[in-house]
Amino acid sequence: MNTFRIGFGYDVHQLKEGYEFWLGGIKLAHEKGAVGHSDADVLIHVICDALLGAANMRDIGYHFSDKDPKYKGIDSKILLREVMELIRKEGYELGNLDSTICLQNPKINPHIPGMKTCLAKVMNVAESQISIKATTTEWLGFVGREEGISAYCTTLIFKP
Ligand SMILES: Nc1ccn([C@@H]2O[C@H](COP(=O)(O)O)[C@@H](O)[C@H]2O)c(=O)n1
Ligand SMILES: C[C@@]1(CO)OP(=O)(O)OP(=O)(O)OC[C@H]1O
Repeated sequence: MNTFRIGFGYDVHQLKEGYEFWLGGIKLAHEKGAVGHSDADVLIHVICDALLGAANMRDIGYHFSDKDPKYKGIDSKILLREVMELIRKEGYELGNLDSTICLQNPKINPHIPGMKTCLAKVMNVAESQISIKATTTEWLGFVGREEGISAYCTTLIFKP
């Protein structure tokens, strides 16, 4: 019988002026950007966490410490590629992933096709395996005040 496993990821990054805004592997034009040790791509980080969680392989910070200067400003696509290698070494393939980005501004719907194309290439999967959704929080909380961005992701992985 095939082994199917599910995973879940959650992450938050501050939004501040003077920082680049990387999301889903692409750079968005916005007056604020995401703050982190890496490029702070919150969507990629939750995908990594959901994949690692599904494989019972800890989390992104365990593999790529935010205290390690090696990862300062790193492109999160490099981390995602490594996470795919880690789970594939254990014999897993991605079934599908479903994600939600919580962001008051800007609207990201127009950018979702570009994110899917980019992530599918990095992960070496089909775009149809990747779902990206977005919601505001109706001006409530840290997302609503535009102080931060959060994201959630679930994954299904399996051994073919
Ligand atoms: N940053 C965002 C947030 C939302 N969207 C899209 O708008 C729809 C309505 O948002 P609500 O928070 O009012 O539910 C949502 O379903 C998304 O399609 C977006 O593109 N970017
Ligand atoms: C990606 C890493 C490593 O550079 O740093 P951050 O960009 O701070 O991201 P976070 O999701 O807070 O923690 C994971 C870290 O391993």
